[in-house]
This record gives sequence, C-alpha cells and structure tokens, in this order.
Amino acid sequence: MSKFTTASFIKSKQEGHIISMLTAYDYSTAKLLDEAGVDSILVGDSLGMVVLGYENTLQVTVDDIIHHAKAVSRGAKKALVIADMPFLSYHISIEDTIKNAGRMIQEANAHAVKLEGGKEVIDKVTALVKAQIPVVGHLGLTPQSVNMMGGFKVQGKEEGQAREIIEDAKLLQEAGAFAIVLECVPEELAKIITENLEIPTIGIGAGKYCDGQVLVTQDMLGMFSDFTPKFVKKYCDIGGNIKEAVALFCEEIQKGSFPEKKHTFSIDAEIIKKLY
Ligand SMILES: Nc1nc(=O)c2c([nH]1)NC[C@@H]1CN(c3ccc(C(=O)N[C@@H](CCC(=O)O)C(=O)O)cc3)CN21
Ligand SMILES: CC(C)C(=O)C(=O)O
Ligand SMILES: [Mg+2]
Repeated sequence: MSKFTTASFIKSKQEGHIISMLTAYDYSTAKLLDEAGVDSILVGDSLGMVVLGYENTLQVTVDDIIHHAKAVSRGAKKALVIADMPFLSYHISIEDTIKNAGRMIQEANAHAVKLEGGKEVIDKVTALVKAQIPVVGHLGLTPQSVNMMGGFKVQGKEEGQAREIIEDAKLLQEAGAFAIVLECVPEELAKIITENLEIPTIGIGAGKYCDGQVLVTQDMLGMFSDFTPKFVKKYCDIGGNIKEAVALFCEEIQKGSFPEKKHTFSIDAEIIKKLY
C-alpha cells in the first residue's frame, strides 16, 4: 500500500498541502520521483507521445498502460500510482470499463484510474466506484477528444463552456471521483471549480489556485522537445546533459580515452600465452 492514499488527497485539500503529481512510465524514473517525495505518480497515456513517438494519445492501448504501470508500481514505494484509462477503454460498455480498470489494479498494481470527460462518463465513474476502484476525473483539455476539439487548445474561455466544466466537475464529485485533473483552462475558472468542490483539483495549465499540480516529467526535466506547451516550466535540461554525455562518449572511444584500465578485467598472463 502507498503511504499517500486517496484519503490523503481529501486531507491535503482540507489542510492546505498542495498535492504534487508527475508522470512516469518506467521503474527507475518512478523510483527517483518517489524518493524525491512526489505524492502521486500518473502513468499517463501521454506515454504514447513521450515514449512511443505517436502524434497523439489515441493509439495507446490498455496493454500499453498495464505494461508500463507494472514497472512504475515496482518503483513507487510511497506515492499513489494512478493509471490513465486509454481511448475507448471506458466508452463501450460498463462491463468493459470495469474489466479494463480492474486489470490496471489487479495486473499492474495501480491504486486508482483516471478517465477523461464529464457527464458522458458519469455512469462509468459510478460503476467503477461501486466496484471499489478509485477514480480521478479529467476535464478541460481532454487529449483523447483531440479530433473533436480540433487540436490541443485551451478550453472554457466562453461562458457556456465554462459553465459546462463547472457542472461536469460537480457531477464527477457526486459520482464519487476522489480528485479531478483540470487541463488547460483559464486560471480564474479553475479557481471557481476548486472553491466549489470538496475533492481536490490537480491542475496542468490551470494556474495557481488548484489543490495540486501535475506535469509530464519529461517536459519539466527538459527531455522532450517535439512541442512545449505554455504551461511547462523546465526545471533542468536533462536532454542537453544527455546529448553532451553521448557526444563525449562518441569522441572518447575514437580517441581511445575510454575505456580505461579501471573499466576492464584482467587474466593471468600464462593463460593468455596459451591462447595465442
Ligand atoms: N509531453 C507531453 N506533455 C503534455 O503536457 C501532454 C502530452 N505530452 N500529451 C498529452 C497531452 C497533450 N497536451 C498538450 C499538447 C499541446 C498543447 C499546446 O501546444 N498548447 C498550445 C496552445 C494552447 C492554446 O492557446 O489554445 C500552447 O501554447 O500551450 C497543450 C497540451 C498535454 N499533454
Ligand atoms: C497530462 C496528464 C494529466 C495526462 O493525462 C497524461 O500524462 O496522460
Ligand atoms: Mg492522459
């Protein structure tokens, strides 16, 4: 069991602790995030873009998420592990939804699942909670709807759409979600939603009033350069460090300065003589 639980989410909101969440797709990254003290790790379907090189998240499968969530769960000792439900894994039927989410818990050891959408997924959220599977909602820019939204664009700038997001957030809370990710919505709208809810909001491109913040780890470490959303802050330049290190390796093996004596193994000279 994780040290940071679904109950810790609600408690954090009540006590003013800002919930930290970052993505991970592998064991060693999860271990680093966990050791650094992150509250929660999301095995996001951004996996498709960051790790698998797809153009969007639509090709990611349940098996993909399970494969990576298994590795993440082994590396996360304290953090709460959330598995993203991929495109079409919770749209067809309630039965399929519970089976797919159940696999995230049973096979991958995730503690909770996240799914995108508001009123259109409420029946699925209710069924999952009834099946004892904790659910995180996701509103605003929902990348699995990229073909409906016509791109990755900020959501909720018009009154009607803003009201819809506020309403969807309330519905998700009523259905039993324990947190809601708000992606790419205006800061003042995220403030209203956060004030209206008892469950915490976790923002990504949603400003400072949310109860928690989430980023894609490769974005904040400077390891992903296909695009950089406005909401990303680069906390370091691991990508630059990797390029420098790799260039140095290539140069040193040409020059013969790597490997050195200390990187090699020895053998008795008598044996070598016999081998010639
Ligand atoms: N590496 C990575 N980071 C993410 O945050 C992320 C993913 N991948 N994949 C899944 C979704 C896709 N996301 C995205 C992708 C692009 C923009 C983007 O380019 N937005 C523009 C325009 C916003 C507007 O003005 O409407 C921006 O400037 O931020 C935003 C979110 C967020 N998620
Ligand atoms: C950006 C976060 C919230 C996400 O859904 C993902 O990484 O897939
Ligand atoms: Mg996602």
